[in-house]
Amino acid sequence: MWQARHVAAGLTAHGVATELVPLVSGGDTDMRPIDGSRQVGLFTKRIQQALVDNEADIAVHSLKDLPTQIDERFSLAAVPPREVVTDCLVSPTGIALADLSVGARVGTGSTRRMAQLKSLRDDLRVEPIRGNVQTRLSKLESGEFDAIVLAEAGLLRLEMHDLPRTRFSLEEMLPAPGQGALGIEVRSDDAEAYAAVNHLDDQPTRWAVVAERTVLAALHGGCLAPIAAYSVALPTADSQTAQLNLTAVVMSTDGTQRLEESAVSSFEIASPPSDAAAIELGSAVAEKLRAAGAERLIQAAR
Ligand SMILES: NCc1[nH]cc(CCC(=O)O)c1CC(=O)O
Repeated sequence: MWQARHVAAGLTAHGVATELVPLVSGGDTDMRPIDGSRQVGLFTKRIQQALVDNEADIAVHSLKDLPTQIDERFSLAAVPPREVVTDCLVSPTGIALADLSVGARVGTGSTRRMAQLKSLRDDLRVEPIRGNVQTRLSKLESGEFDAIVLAEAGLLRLEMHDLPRTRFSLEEMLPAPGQGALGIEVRSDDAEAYAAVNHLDDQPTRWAVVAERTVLAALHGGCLAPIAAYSVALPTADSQTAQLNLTAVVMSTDGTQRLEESAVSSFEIASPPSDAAAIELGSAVAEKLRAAGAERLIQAAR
């Protein structure tokens, strides 16, 4: 709801009238253990269905939750400027990971987070946790867990500024592809809706998330693989060229094996801007990871 209101406010500021269509997704309600066959698009399908049914014209997603497989019925019309990308450790006192007691229980359903937690502290008991942010926080409060890992972006959006927590560095915990970014979709045949939201697009954010998502797609990672990726577009002195940095990590779920590859791309900014260089960069890093044995780790995580 916060995300939809945020986008609506951006549209209102540009003279586009909006009406909110509140929806409940499977991600809000499904508390069963994570299962990749059932749960691809768990947070996003219901919202896309509203586009198909003409219940809504604009779909607002967390980009991290949006499957990388292209659905021709929808177009990604805008990726607004990105929020903080990092994960954080939330606990009653907000202590850092190193200060958790030996054998502490840490909640996360993400193999990416589990693997990185285990590689930092192999004594921890990392256990699954499901549901939206509020549900997860209630499980922390009830004492089921000593700490949980959440994206800082989600907490900032929910205005939980006072919630005790410590942010991980990018070295400790590389985020998921697309984390901290929103993705705004419209029906592919709806040029009017596309034009109404396209001005919310932030080109540097789009390049970064396209590069990250290309790694995930190229490795056929899906939402359950222990794959992390972070890309950022750095400003260059002239405005004709851009520089895009990308780092991606594939791990074994127990955290004992870790593959990391990076690459940089400097490219001329086409007019209109193109995603080609970001896709090329993502493909190159995925290829390096594949050559290093990433597919074996991804298979083993299934
Ligand atoms: N899978 C749920 C989800 N999807 C997006 C976010 C956080 C916000 C974001 O990454 O943009 C979260 C919660 C979390 O990971 O803590």
